[in-house]
Amino acid sequence: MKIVKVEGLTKRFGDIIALDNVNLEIEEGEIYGLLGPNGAGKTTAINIICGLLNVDKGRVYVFEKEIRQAADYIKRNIGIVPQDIAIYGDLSAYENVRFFASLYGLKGKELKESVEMALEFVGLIDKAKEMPNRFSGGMKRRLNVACAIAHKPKLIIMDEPTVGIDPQSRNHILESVKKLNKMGSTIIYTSHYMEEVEAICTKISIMDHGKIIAEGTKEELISMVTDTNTTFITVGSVVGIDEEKLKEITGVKAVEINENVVKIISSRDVCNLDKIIQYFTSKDIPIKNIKSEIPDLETVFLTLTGRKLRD
Ligand SMILES: Nc1ncnc2c1ncn2[C@@H]1O[C@H](COP(=O)(O)OP(=O)(O)OP(=O)(O)O)[C@@H](O)[C@H]1O
Repeated sequence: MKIVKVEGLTKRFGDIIALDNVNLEIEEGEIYGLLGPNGAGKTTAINIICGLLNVDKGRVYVFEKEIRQAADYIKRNIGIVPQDIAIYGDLSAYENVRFFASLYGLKGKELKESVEMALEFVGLIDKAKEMPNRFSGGMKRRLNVACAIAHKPKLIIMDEPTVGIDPQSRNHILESVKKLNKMGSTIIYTSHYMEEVEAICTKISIMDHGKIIAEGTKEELISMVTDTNTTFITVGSVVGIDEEKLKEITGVKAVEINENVVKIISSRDVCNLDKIIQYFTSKDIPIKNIKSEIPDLETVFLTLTGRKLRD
């Protein structure tokens, strides 16, 4: 079953085209990653899928139903973990989850059991009676997850759920995503952290400027750019290195400088290492180390757009 199908989706905010003719399909059982830099259109896409924003142009089907025709059914079967934490600081953790679960129609014994299960799941059952305004950022996030899953949704949408939290809570959330998926939920996970998306997602769309620029499994995406080699050149000082001049060397596709390491992406079929080394020696820049690496999703993004995923 296709849990989500999006066809020719376009969304504008005034002059800004937030989504530009987006097409995507999400199969049941996937952990589907939407990876892209800030402003790529990820939140807009999921807000439309959740029925929180109207479509300008195109068609969106969730659970094989057109979103405008089955809005209530769709909303009842989706759990949303929004980018901005949405919990009540002056209700206890238990009361927060109970409030959200009751909005989905849970009552009585089922409600109580579901709330406890959700708090247990995110590791906050011991804090059930405490007020979240005293929680750390990571605990608040985990409570936010509990609020989204107590009604056992078929589709869980998480919008950058690990931004600004401690590593322990981050790992907890990533493990929760995998467990929820094993328990039967399809997940949409947006992030600009490629490490997270690489680690948990079964399928990934890379978004940029409102468009999906590539889609596939991690391996498929990487194979799109395996015609490139990445070389890391560590130098004593990067002063005087001209990225544009390096890009003029035959085969060089992109150059990125990070502290004293120059990362150069080149076409695989071109032997240009001698010319690259020559560039550094001609500038009297001593090379301390040279290393090559297999491409990752950051490299895929850089190769496709010429820019970094994160600024
Ligand atoms: N309500 C709005 N009014 C005007 N512009 C908007 C609105 N919502 C989003 N945009 C714009 O649409 C574009 C896509 O934004 P969106 O929030 O979907 O991106 P994103 O990939 O989720 O980024 P982030 O990681 O920063 O949340 C951006 O240029 C943003 O400024």
